[in-house]
Amino acid sequence: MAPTWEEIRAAPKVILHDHLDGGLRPSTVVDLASRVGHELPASDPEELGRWFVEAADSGSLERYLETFQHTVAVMQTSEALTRVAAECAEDLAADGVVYAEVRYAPEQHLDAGLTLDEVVRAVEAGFREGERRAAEAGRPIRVATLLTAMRHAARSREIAELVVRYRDTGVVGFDIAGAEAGFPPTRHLDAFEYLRRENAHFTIHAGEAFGLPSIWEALQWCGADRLGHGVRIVDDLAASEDGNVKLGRLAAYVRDKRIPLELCPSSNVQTGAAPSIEEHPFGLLTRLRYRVTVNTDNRLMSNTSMSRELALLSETFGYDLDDYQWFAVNALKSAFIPFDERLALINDVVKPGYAALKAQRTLIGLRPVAAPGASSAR
Ligand SMILES: O=c1[nH]cnc2c1ncn2[C@@H]1O[C@H](CO)[C@@H](O)[C@H]1O
Ligand SMILES: [Zn+2]
Repeated sequence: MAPTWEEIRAAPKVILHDHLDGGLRPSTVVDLASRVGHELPASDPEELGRWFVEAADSGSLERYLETFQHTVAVMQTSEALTRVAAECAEDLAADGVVYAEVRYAPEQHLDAGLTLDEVVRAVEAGFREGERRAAEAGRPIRVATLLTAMRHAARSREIAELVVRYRDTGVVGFDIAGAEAGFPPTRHLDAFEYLRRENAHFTIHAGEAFGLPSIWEALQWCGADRLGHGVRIVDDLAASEDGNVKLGRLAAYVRDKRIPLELCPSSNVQTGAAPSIEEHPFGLLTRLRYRVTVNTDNRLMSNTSMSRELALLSETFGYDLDDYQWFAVNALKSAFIPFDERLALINDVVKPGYAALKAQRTLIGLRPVAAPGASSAR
């Protein structure tokens, strides 16, 4: 049964991969740009929103990433960072996201003289404010932070230390992002080794614009807990003669170890990592029971939301509420907050939320509910 848009919006959703500087409201970009005198490609918010999507729709990660110059440029003061973070939490909560890990690269917000610590504090203040407003609006959310280091730069060790410094005040993990080809994860081995010694968590953007070697390095050299995208693990899958899918060694490792894949369907189509939603490996990876999660990556550049990504996946692969619940539970199992807090979100928020939605269906008698036990194997 295809969920209605209202059901999708109401469903408790969990997101692990969302960039703060890729999720601004177009109106906020316009407003902040006028204050700092930054010239934008369009001054009308609607037109600017369209510009971001069209410019990002480039078929290349490098060109997609160029659009971030216009968001990063307006995120250079504490006030701007706090505002953007608060609005991010509010927007995710309004869309029914109950837990989010949001990432950004502190080193990109130093142009007007802020220190790395000031950047982190400004963003954390914004997330707390956004959480407060969301709770007040009756849509509680918890937002945790991942600090990203840019893979072409050389500040990853410093950013890793920042993660450890703020691990008790909102920051839960580390990531590297930016152009993948030519910038392998092992370039930042020092940062990853440091984090492992500190018992800290990290994910790595890998297997998006570059294939298996990037995923292999991220896991086997660097020790990543999760893969940002990781979608090109399908390069290690082959159809065998009996019609089944044969897993290569790396693909088997990823599935056996339950390595979480932070899949971002719309973003992948824009950067050329997948030809279309229909041909996106999401369907195959889900069928093969990888630890798949649904994510937005950059809501502004893809004009998307968690609800829209789920709606697209339902249209394409026929997913229903049980599948959404599985994606949400997968994401919480893979989250970087402590185990007891993950469990509490699963048992007290996600499961009751889906149970209520399904009960509503029976109540209004519109549609049958899947037979009991149909999804219990998950
Ligand atoms: O999908 C992606 N792949 C690689 N890098 C990305 C992606 N989305 C955003 N960023 C990069 O991460 C920085 C910090 O948030 C952004 O400024 C952008 O350059
Ligand atoms: Zn990303």
